[in-house]
Amino acid sequence: MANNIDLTNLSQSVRPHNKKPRQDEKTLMAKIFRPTTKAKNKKHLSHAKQLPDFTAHIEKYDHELKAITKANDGRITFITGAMKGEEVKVRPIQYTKNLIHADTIEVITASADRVEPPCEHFAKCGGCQLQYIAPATQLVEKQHALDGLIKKKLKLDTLAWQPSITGSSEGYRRTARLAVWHETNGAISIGFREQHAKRIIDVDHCLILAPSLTKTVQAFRPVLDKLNARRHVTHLQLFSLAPQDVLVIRTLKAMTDADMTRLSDYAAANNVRVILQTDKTEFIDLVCADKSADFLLSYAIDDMQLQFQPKDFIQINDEVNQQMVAQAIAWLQVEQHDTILDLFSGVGNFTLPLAKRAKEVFAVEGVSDMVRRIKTNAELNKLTNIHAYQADLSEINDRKKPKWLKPIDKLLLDPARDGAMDVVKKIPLLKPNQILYVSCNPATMLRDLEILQSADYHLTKIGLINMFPHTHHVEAMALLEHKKA
Ligand SMILES: C[S@@+](CC[C@H](N)C(=O)[O-])C[C@H]1O[C@@H](n2cnc3c(N)ncnc32)[C@H](O)[C@@H]1O
Repeated sequence: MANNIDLTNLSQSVRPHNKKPRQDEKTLMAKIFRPTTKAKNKKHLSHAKQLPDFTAHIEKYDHELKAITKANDGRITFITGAMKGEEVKVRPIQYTKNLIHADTIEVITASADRVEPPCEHFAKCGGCQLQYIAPATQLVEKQHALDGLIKKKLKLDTLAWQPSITGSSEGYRRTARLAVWHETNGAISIGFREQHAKRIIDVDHCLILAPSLTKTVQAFRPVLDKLNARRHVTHLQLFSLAPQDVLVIRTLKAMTDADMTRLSDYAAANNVRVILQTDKTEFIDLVCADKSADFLLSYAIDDMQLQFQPKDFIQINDEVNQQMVAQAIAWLQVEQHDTILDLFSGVGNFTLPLAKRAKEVFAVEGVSDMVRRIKTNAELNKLTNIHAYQADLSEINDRKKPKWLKPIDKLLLDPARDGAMDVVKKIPLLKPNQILYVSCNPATMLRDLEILQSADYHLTKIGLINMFPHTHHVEAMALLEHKKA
């Protein structure tokens, strides 16, 4: 998610304590998790202190529901906090020669659709910035904006929009990483980054966090206060899982024996599994003293259990993920004779459900630990038709052809924000009849769909996946079929 509840960090390059990364893999992981284009662009944006505030009338949104208007000098301006039809006073925050990013500082004429933000931290927290728009309207407007973009880019008159996948708009995060901020007076704030600032604001109750995780953190606050190593705790990573919540404590210094006792007491009293992360590569599980243990956690999908480690990528919104996987299988109409390629497969979120119904599934993932996890997950769930490979999908070398780069029946791809340009250029080698593209960034999806369209694939279904209500984040699923299929 491109805000302060920083999901990308869940996939940091952290390994079990007993494994050193190979040099080539280190390079790959750095590449996979390099800063997004958004972060890079920031370099070119000047701080706009010298630009005066101005009044704007909002006519439309971009696909992330940032309001769009033109400044007096003609520059396109993207505004947070404003709604279509409103008259607002805005303050430029950053600008380039052609565009301005601004915040709403006053709503002069409010839209009839504006609602009271449900979270008490809304005004300060950089987390969910669309709370002033009702959840159903957020979804309608995101679809409307994306519809316009796709039609323009692919030169299409109509799109086959399917019902959006959606779930609860509150308490939907089963995992989050909270920062721990130490004030000079010794006070501790646990929460998320403030808007446009480095400071962490204390969030006692987070609207979008699974309710059990809020309780887990609330019960941990007095314990943290008493730890000898309290000043060295920098982050808390939370997972709401069966049979119990998991709290990963990132600490820069080892805990004393007294601290370990306090943590064990907290874990027992609150039914929380506590894992200490003492440096980037070392975890200590309070439940299991065996240092060589694999720190495995698990979640259920399609009546199977999928194991993962705290550092691995998993989908944040369980309710939406269940529906997303089911829809992928339905749209691809998976049959027993199908050979399917699942690219950017993570720990096997789509791979295993596909393998349950298909002849063979080839899964490709960049992080070798996660590839290992797919193999174990296949074994645990008694699936013998999965072949998992490690590869950097941003640089496919088809001269030294990888085993998985061969004709298949169906292709599923679920890339990170950078999209899958190199993969879609290799489509002539894969020749799938159907392609299911799951996207977390409409900009790169559009670029990739255009390449696929020129390779004779046409868009037959499109739908939004409401993975992160109240945020600017947009996810979508697109089905493409080959014209000859
Ligand atoms: C959006 S996640 C999807 C994971 C999985 N499909 C799921 O549903 O949980 C994208 C995955 O792509 C992997 N990835 C990112 N960049 C990659 C690259 N250049 N090559 C291979 N895998 C990459 C990440 O490690 C991550 O597991």
